[in-house]
Amino acid sequence: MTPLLSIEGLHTTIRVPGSNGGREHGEVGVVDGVDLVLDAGRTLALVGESGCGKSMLSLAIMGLLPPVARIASGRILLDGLDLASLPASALRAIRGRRVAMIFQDPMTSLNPVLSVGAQIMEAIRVHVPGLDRRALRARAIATMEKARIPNAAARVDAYPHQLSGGLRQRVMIAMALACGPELLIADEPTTALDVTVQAQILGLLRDLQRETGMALLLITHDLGVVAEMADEVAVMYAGRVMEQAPVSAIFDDPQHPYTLGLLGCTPALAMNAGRQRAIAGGVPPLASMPPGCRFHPRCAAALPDCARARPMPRRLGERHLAACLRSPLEASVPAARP
Ligand SMILES: Nc1ncnc2c1ncn2[C@@H]1O[C@H](COP(=O)(O)OP(=O)(O)OP(=O)(O)O)[C@@H](O)[C@H]1O
Repeated sequence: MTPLLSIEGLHTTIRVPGSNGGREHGEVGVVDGVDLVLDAGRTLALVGESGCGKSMLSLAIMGLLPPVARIASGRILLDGLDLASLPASALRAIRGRRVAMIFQDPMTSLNPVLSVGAQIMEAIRVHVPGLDRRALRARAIATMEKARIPNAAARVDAYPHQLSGGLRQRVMIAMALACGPELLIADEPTTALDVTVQAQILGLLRDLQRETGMALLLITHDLGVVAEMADEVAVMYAGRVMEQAPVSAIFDDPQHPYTLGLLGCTPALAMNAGRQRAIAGGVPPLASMPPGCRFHPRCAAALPDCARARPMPRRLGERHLAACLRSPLEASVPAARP
């Protein structure tokens, strides 16, 4: 079966000012040779520390990279169609209709001076031309009901600031789902919400996924959310995928010291496993990535060879890959430098 989304050897770069006062520009890599697959109807969680390139990867899929960034090489295949090579006009037609995205903070994505109904109607109008105002409004209300917004017929005329954070995120979800996308990218969709609302939004996403059959690419730093939502997990570090596996393997049989380190930083998970410790140090700056495995300076299991060549992904199970010279890991392997 062809995966719905297949990312092959994706490299993205950003332009940075040169050393001579910024007149000459250079480029540094952000996403550095990423391969990922996501099947229709499934959920792939993308995890990793801040600055690992998770958002850059998702913006590349959407064709929404900031002006300083570009796709340097690689393919982003949606059902075989390479989004990375499409002109902007063709991408605009796919965005919203086949692939949609929701962000952490709906307030920055919603227009504060337009009613939420007007914004949902606009999302529908772009992709379904020919509907009159009445039909658009009815469809907007139906979409809000689908996103379980209580009293949608009245709330369609509300402005974003009149709604709670949870309802605003439901409006974003309604807009994203207005045209029935096959793939929804959710970038930290619940980070800004309090815990009970978080659970409701995650429950809503799961229900909608069951109803519509859409695939979900879920970006999060919260391994609790991963455990609840994901079928598969890709662990990113410094622009590269360190490990990709079914969710059960990530939690029960992690095969990359960085994954072990992340699990160790999550108190509930670490206590179960008898290990709790932060990973010392931070993600290296883009312009000075270490050679070899980018995690090796922080890795307590590193071998001399880890600083020499980039470790290629090794297959450890049918769907389990880890890019580490030490994998399969012996039980005694420490995760990160204390
Ligand atoms: N518009 C931009 N201009 C310059 N650098 C950027 C821009 N956007 C992202 N970057 C850089 O690209 C790298 C990857 O950032 P990205 O936002 O993709 O990481 P992330 O893993 O999504 O982190 P977070 O969890 O904090 O969102 C970071 O070093 C970041 O500083």
